[in-house]
Amino acid sequence: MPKIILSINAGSSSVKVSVFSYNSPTTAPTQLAVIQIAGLTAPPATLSYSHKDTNIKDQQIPNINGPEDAYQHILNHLIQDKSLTELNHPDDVEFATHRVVHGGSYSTPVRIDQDTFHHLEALSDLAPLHNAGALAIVQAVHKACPKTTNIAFFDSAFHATLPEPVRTYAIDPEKAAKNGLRKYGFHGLSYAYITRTVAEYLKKPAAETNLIALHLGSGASACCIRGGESIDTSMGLTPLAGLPGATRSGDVDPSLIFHMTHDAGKLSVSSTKELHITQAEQILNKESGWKAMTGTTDFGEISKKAEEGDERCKLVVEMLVDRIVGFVGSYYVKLGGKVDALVFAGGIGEKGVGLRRMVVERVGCLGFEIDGEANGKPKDEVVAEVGRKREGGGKVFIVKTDEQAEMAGQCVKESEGLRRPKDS
Ligand SMILES: Nc1ncnc2c1ncn2[C@@H]1O[C@H](COP(=O)(O)OP(=O)(O)O)[C@@H](O)[C@H]1O
Ligand SMILES: CC(=O)OP(=O)(O)O
Ligand SMILES: [Mg+2]
Repeated sequence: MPKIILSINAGSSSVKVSVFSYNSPTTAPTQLAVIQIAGLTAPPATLSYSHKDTNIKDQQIPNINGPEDAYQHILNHLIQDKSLTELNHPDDVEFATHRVVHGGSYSTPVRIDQDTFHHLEALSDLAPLHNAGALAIVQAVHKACPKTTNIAFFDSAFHATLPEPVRTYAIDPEKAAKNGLRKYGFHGLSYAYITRTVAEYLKKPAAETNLIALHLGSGASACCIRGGESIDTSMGLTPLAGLPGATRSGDVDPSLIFHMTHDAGKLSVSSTKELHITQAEQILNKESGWKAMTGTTDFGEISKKAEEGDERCKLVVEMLVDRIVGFVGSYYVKLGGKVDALVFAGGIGEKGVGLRRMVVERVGCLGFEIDGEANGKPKDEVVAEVGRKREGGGKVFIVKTDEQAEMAGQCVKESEGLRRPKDS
């Protein structure tokens, strides 16, 4: 009997769930269905679903309040689809894999039991706005089916290879060590998927592949990959650092917040008994970024308005391009100019035709060149080439990154070790 994996990805603006079946640890899992609720930060939320001949795209669903609610809606939808015969009841799920953004010092996936759950809850103080949604979903899965094995996959794990000078902040080393204050980096499941698929496409071992990868979604980051390993990334202690995002400021002078509010350290209204969110965190994570500058978190809409001449939207697009180009330049130097490819991924990376063109034109001096035709209508493949090869220059790719597939693949490979002990 094939076993079912529910691969759950709670992002900052969406919950994406893929259903996989698998037979043995040595065969790749088969994707049966993909479902997502997007637009959690720009209501009404929208549902997309694909299974066999059913294809629902951006169907509006009112009254979805946060990630846990979105997950419940998704689970009901999957169970009610009678043509998805492999999944009729929550009990049918053998493994639920959960993307947990902050894994602290965890560098491998962990099976979630009471102990690890509490450890993950404690870590939520480092990333209060990110881990909470995923942990609420873990609890919902456990409640619906205590027999399912829940596994946490960490977005920070791919960056366990960051060299010490890169991950160290210039602060009191003892306080840094005591409180775990260092660069962790995120979007690691996506970067692992990108590294593997691009290396396969280039027919090179991952250990010989050098990339500058950009994961541009509601949260956006850049990653410098040398020999298949992360040697730098733009996010830091939390996903706030680096590039600006839908509601995040990205890098600002740390003292800026004290000029915005006199209550930076006070708890914000979004705090709960378990979750402590300061005004500073609330403002910089939730009340900044495109949303603060244009009133919408939808970068597609911002790009369209920018092209129509809206000055504020033009500024947002040019600002993002400016920050991305800064990271590409820095990472090009860190790779000694030996770059196989510049990779665009995430919702904006995949769909932002104009943004890709602007970025690649600005880094043309490093040997990258956009192919206007391929960029405007990229091939519908996991890795699509959108650059023109220049002598000595790197390629330009779009990768349809898939964090759920990355988790399911790793889950199957390690399934024996991750399964719950028989007596628990
Ligand atoms: N046509 C488009 N051009 C540029 N960006 C787009 C377009 N359509 C959607 N997007 C953006 O993609 C982002 C969502 O990306 P995604 O990676 O799915 O998000 P999440 O961070 O929730 O995983 C949203 O900010 C959305 O505005
Ligand atoms: C780490 C992070 O920012 O994730 P997302 O882009 O899904 O919000
Ligand atoms: Mg995402």
